[in-house]
This record gives sequence, structure tokens and C-alpha cells, in this order.
Amino acid sequence: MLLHFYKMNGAGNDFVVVDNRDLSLNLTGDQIELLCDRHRGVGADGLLAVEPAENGADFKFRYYNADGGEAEMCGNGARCFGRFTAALMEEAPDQVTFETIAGTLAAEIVDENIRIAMSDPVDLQMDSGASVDGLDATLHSVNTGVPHVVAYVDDLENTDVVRHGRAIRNHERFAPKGTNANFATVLSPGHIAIRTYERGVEDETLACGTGMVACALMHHLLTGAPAPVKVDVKGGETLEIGFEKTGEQQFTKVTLTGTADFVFEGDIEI
Ligand SMILES: N[C@@H](CCC[C@H](N)C(=O)O)C(=O)O
Repeated sequence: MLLHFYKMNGAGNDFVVVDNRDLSLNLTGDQIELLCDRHRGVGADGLLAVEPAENGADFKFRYYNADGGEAEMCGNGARCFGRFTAALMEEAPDQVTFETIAGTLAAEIVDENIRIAMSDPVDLQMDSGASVDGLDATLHSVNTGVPHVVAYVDDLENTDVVRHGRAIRNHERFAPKGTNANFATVLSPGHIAIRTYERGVEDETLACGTGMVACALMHHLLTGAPAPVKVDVKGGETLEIGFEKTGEQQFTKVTLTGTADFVFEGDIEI
């Protein structure tokens, strides 16, 4: 079968995007893994599929990690999905809504950037009680659409993100679903830098949107820094996280603002 695809990236987190509004595609996990393979396929951290909405939004968002497994949400993917679906609509909209497993989200076009109105974070735990060998940091956890652990460290550049990230991702405390693992450091009040090991990619990626949100919320809880929090990512960009606090460890109106760019499109035999 010849598949038409688009390649996009959000802050360096890259995606194969397919238009499946007619539901004619039924990609298997193996096919998705092959499409995301950087040597044998297009190469990407994940695959986004546009499907018809079921509950009144503009579209349905499906997200698959590079290993072919479906995930509930992807923050950088959501910005790319917003940019992609806005281009599918007849009149250029200010906002696109889409159903995800983590709830219905909205993407707003803000100048060159896309701002995602995220689902409210759940399962927030300051100090999850877990620890991993060789990492002297408290592991906080929160689900910002997908599960995340956040560890604040002094020396981010020299942190072994793959080793510690893999140990956290596979830690029994976060089983059976596993977790993404973020390492963050404070650059100045309200400005942090992060690196993320992603579940389903099983490696460090250049950026992770839901991970940025997790680290920004923890930064607020640990230091009191107000919104918006700026987040530098490994890919070199700085994104912005907005939020409102509704309780001691509860947040709403969480937003993620950053780039979402088309890279190329093509056809591939699968
Ligand atoms: N890259 C993402 C997160 C994608 C899902 C994640 N790997 C998981 O399995 O939880 C983002 O930008 O949020």
C-alpha cells in the first residue's frame, strides 16, 4: 500500500502525520514502528492520525509512540495536530478542537506559535517515594495527559538521562503503564531547562510537551514561581507554560505555547 504522509515537528519532537478522516487506514503497530524507524522508514518520535470526531469537536486525535503503542496524549504532537488540522479547514480558524483519550483539547493559533489548552493535571504527588541508583534527587510525579516523573537536578548537562530515565520509566512504582522521566534545573525564577526520556521512544527526545508542563507545575510548587513558566528544551527552543492554581496541588487552564512546523510530505510503500 502506498501511504501519503506529512512530516512535522514541534520544538524538535518529530512526527509522521496521516490524514485518516475517511478511516480507510488501519495501521498496525508494526507498520507504525517501521514508519517511525530512522533507518528503514520516515523516522519520527511518533505518529499522529487525524480521524473524524465522535463527540462534537472538530477532529479526533490519535497518537502512537515510535514503538507502535498508542498513548493518551502528546503535547508537542497536539500543537502539530492543531497546525495540520487548521490547514484542512475551509476558512482559516482561530481555534481547532480535538478529542484525545485525555479529554477534548483546543489549539489556538497565536502568531507563529500554537497554544494548546491542556487537560487538567491529575495524580500529582510531590515525592512519589521512588528512587533509582546513582540519582540523588526527589522523584515527583503527575499525569499531564500522560504520566510523568520530574527530578530537579543541579547539573542537567551531565545528567545521564538515558540511564536514569530508563530506570525510572521501568520502576515498579510506576508499573504497569510506566512513565516518562524528566530532569530539570532552575535557570532563574520562572525559567527552567529540561531533558526528557520518553516512554515508547525509549530514549531521550529533543522535547516533550506534556513533560514541560509537568516540570513547570513542579517548579511552581517547589519555588512559588508564578505563571507563565519558560522552559528551555534540548532542541534549543524556549516554550511557555501557563496555568491557574485552584487548590494546594491542583491546577486548571494549563496551556502549552510553542512552535509546530511542517517539514516535508511524501509517499512510502508499507
Ligand atoms: N512527546 C510527547 C509525549 C508522547 C507520549 C509519551 N511518549 C508517552 O508514552 O507517555 C509530548 O510532547 O507530550
